[in-house]
Amino acid sequence: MSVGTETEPWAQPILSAAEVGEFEARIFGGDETQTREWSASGALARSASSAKAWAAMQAAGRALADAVLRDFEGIGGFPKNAGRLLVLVGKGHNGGDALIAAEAILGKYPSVVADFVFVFGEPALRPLARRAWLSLQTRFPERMQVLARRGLSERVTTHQSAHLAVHGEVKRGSRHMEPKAPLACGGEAPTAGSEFFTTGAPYALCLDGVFGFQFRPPLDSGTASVLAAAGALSVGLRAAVDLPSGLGEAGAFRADFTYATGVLKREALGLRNAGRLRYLDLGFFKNANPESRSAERVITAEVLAPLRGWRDPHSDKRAQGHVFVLAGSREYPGAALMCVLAALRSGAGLVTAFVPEAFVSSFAASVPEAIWVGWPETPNGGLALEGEYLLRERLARAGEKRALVIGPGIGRERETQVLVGEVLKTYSGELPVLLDADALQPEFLEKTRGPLVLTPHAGEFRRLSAAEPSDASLRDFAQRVGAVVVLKGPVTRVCDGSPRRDSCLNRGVSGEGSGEREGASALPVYHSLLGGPVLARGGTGDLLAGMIGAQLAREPSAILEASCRAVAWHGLAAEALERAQGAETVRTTELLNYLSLALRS
Ligand SMILES: NC(=O)C1=CN([C@@H]2O[C@H](COP(=O)(O)OP(=O)(O)OC[C@H]3O[C@@H](n4cnc5c(N)ncnc54)[C@H](OP(=O)(O)O)[C@@H]3O)[C@@H](O)[C@H]2O)[C@@H](O)CC1
Ligand SMILES: Nc1ncnc2c1ncn2[C@@H]1O[C@H](COP(=O)(O)OP(=O)(O)O)[C@@H](O)[C@H]1O
Repeated sequence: MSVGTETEPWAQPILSAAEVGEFEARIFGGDETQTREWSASGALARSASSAKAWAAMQAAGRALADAVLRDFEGIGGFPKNAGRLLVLVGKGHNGGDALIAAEAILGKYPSVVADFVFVFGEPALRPLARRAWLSLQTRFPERMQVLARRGLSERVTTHQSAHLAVHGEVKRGSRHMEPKAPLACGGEAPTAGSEFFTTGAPYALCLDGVFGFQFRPPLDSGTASVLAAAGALSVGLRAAVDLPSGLGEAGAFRADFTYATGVLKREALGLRNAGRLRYLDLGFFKNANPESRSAERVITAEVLAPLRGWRDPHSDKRAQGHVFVLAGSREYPGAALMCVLAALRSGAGLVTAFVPEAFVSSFAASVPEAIWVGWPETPNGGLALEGEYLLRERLARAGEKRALVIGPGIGRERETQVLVGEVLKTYSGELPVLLDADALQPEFLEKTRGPLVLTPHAGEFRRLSAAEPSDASLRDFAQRVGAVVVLKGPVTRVCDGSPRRDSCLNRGVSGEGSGEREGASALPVYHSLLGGPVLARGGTGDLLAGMIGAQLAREPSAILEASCRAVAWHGLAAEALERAQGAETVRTTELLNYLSLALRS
């Protein structure tokens, strides 16, 4: 199988564990051979494939350490003066990644110490993991301790560079364990994982490197007991390397974050015990041949590239996109304001906002950059039918680069809903239209003709599609309505079912893309892992609607990419906000202050 992203450098394939195995064998030249290349003297034969795999493991481990340390900023930073790491190590590359990450953290912070648990015993380490372990032992012997199951015989090696040191009550140093019985690996399983751990100071970080994508169910009870015991300890951040060990099996590792190394594995999506997913792009797909494509893709920060350069020196404000917003009601005035603010802060040249007339003067006073147009109100303070002429007048004067956002805060009043239907009947097809919030009603879907973006959260998706959110139902629905659908959630998924989409971007795994319209099953679903629970507060969807509106206005002919760009930018800004201020004490609109940082990092 060949995977690639030549025409979409901003999206990488999501593969199953089995597909990753195949892919890895191709790019690293068959890793299993390395096992045989490990000579009795412990020297690793320097084949080209092992050098590549070692380089990839180094890259993965370091990227993992960087990502973990960055995530710590959300809770005030890594405790670099007194941090303790707990590293759970299997026998394969997953353990190797964890060991290299531990080495990077120990190398950065001289006061940090680390405890290691070799779930299958240290002798079971495969060549590259062993190489990573030797490197650690050589560099930081006095800050490491191997935790042995109580009752196992243990022998401290006289590793030439190992000096034993005493940290408080704990003896640290390079030890070599000789388990009497196999640890959690067939044969006699350890009776309880808790035998490894004594209660002590909390761990800042636990790195789970027991199993990665080569995990084969079931999870044996010995390993499960070690994972459970580690799970019962006090730990600041639980990080699964690549995949949580044991995947979704009973007793599997429960992560706060899972860091996918190089390839996002399909198995991680939807696993509750994976916590927040992070994709560490190690450049594996850079030169891959795009003869076929995965139907699931992960959006990367590359999607922001067009916003990172210089603006066209000859452009005027209309060339930067004109966003029209129909939003707000007496019940939800703030939603309109947030949507408009977001459109203004995400590059739009002009924003014209139609809001209930009662709010125009106060909104104009607080956000003078927008063109505020007072819309006649219903007796309840909603947008009245009679205001439609205002939209006609203003749209007639606008340039080509424009988009219309309808929905934030409009409420469900009948007259306003009729108005939305009329607006769609008249203007859909003339410019890209985004429907959000209470404008997401099944009855409107038949009234649209032209480029359309829908931004439902899970509940709105159910209302619109009468289906539970999933990749399959998203594809079906997007194709049925002929729209770009942005299904919002902890992982936001985007699917383009519009008939005008570029067919060469939509080949399925089979690589049979032909330029004709294909079945929904072949439509790619783009996943954004960016953001996080700091976004779980009122108004973040209104901001996203404004941001997508601005991107649509600037690129009315590339509505999929415009939507993915805004989703990623919104998520990256949220992450920057969380790193700077944490997730609890922020206001929704503060996210806008981090849009710039998100572009520059
Ligand atoms: N190419 C990439 O994308 C890159 C990948 N990288 C990293 O490598 C990781 C994959 O490493 P890996 O191939 O060494 O396998 P891993 O998952 O560590 O398993 C180790 C061994 O465990 C065993 N085992 C399995 N199930 C079991 C069970 N139920 N109970 C007991 N034992 C079980 C089985 O051994 P066996 O039993 O067959 O001898 C298996 O071979 C990947 O997730 C990522 O972290 C990065 O370095 C960057 C580049
Ligand atoms: N736990 C979470 N992790 C990541 N993103 C989240 C999480 N919860 C909410 N979001 C994001 O926050 C936004 C919420 O949108 P929405 O529910 O429409 O909010 P509102 O209606 O209050 O504006 C979406 O972009 C969604 O993806």
